[in-house]
Amino acid sequence: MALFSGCHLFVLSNYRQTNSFKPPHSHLYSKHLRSLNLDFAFHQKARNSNTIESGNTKNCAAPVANMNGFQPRCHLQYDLAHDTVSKYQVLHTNSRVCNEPRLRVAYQGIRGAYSESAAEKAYPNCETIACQHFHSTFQAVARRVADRAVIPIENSLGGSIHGNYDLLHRHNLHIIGEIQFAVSHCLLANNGVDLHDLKTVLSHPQALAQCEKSLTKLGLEGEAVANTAVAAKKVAAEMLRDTGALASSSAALLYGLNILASNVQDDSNNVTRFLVLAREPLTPATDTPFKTSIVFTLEDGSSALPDALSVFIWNQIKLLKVHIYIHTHTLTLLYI
Ligand SMILES: O=C(O)C(=O)C[C@]1(C(=O)O)C=C[C@@H](O)C=C1
Repeated sequence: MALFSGCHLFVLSNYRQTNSFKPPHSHLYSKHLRSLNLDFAFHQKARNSNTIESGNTKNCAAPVANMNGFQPRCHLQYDLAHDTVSKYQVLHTNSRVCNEPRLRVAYQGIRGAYSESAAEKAYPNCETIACQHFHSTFQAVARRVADRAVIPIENSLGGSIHGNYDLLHRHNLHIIGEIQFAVSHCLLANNGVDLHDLKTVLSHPQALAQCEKSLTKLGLEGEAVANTAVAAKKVAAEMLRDTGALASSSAALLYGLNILASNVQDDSNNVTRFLVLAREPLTPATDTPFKTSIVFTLEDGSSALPDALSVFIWNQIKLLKVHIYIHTHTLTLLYI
């Protein structure tokens, strides 16, 4: 463990492993740097479960590697990233009349966004809470307006969603689960508009990236807006005739648009991995596979990175993803 003594370690958290994302990526993140007793519980048995939370908080795992006694020079650097945005904006809730209090799940966007569908996949009976920005979803949970936030973290075509890595670092929430969501984009337009009428297509930057080749083939210019559902709503509300939207079929239905083409993403296997965030952490159980995420900085020196990574290798801890995030020109964060 001595090899870690040259780094600043921030974060530890656990959630149950799902096994359907290809290539397998994993991170798990919590702002709570607890005691630095890092009990890694990696069970190799893959399970075909999409369940995102484990209720089992007893029975803590026998650690594969126990880092007790490991004393890195630890700085709670997330203080430097103190959240300055004081007001979150809740745009919409889908609350229905119901006696039971339902779990409130914050997502970025408006109704018809993929993030809303991901939230509903995670918690089928939840009350979804639409937030304008990703940071607003974190704040909604922190301020108890919502119980959970569901945020996209990476896509099989578009890669990592860097801004959300940064938000994980800035906010004091725990990752308690993940879900894989198959994203199938449609090209939407108003009634009476054909493909050859279109010049521009509005969508979320990730969605535009996922359909880049298809849009080039169709000779269409992409234009970024905050969300795929925002794109559909704008095309409909402004009755645009030379502009379409890349969004889901449910957005087409919600905003009264026609589907000119389906499955327009560049690869039919287009999967976005969403993280589920909560105020409280989840304790790993012994009988299920769990992922753990750590974020840390390294001291200068060419061997710092291989030295840190070798700790995992020596302890036979499977690394599913290493994400290097340049926070500022003097601070690089490693998410494992
Ligand atoms: O725009 C949406 O509908 C979203 O939910 C956002 C988002 C993203 O940020 O990646 C989610 C899933 C898809 O990968 C495309 C866009």
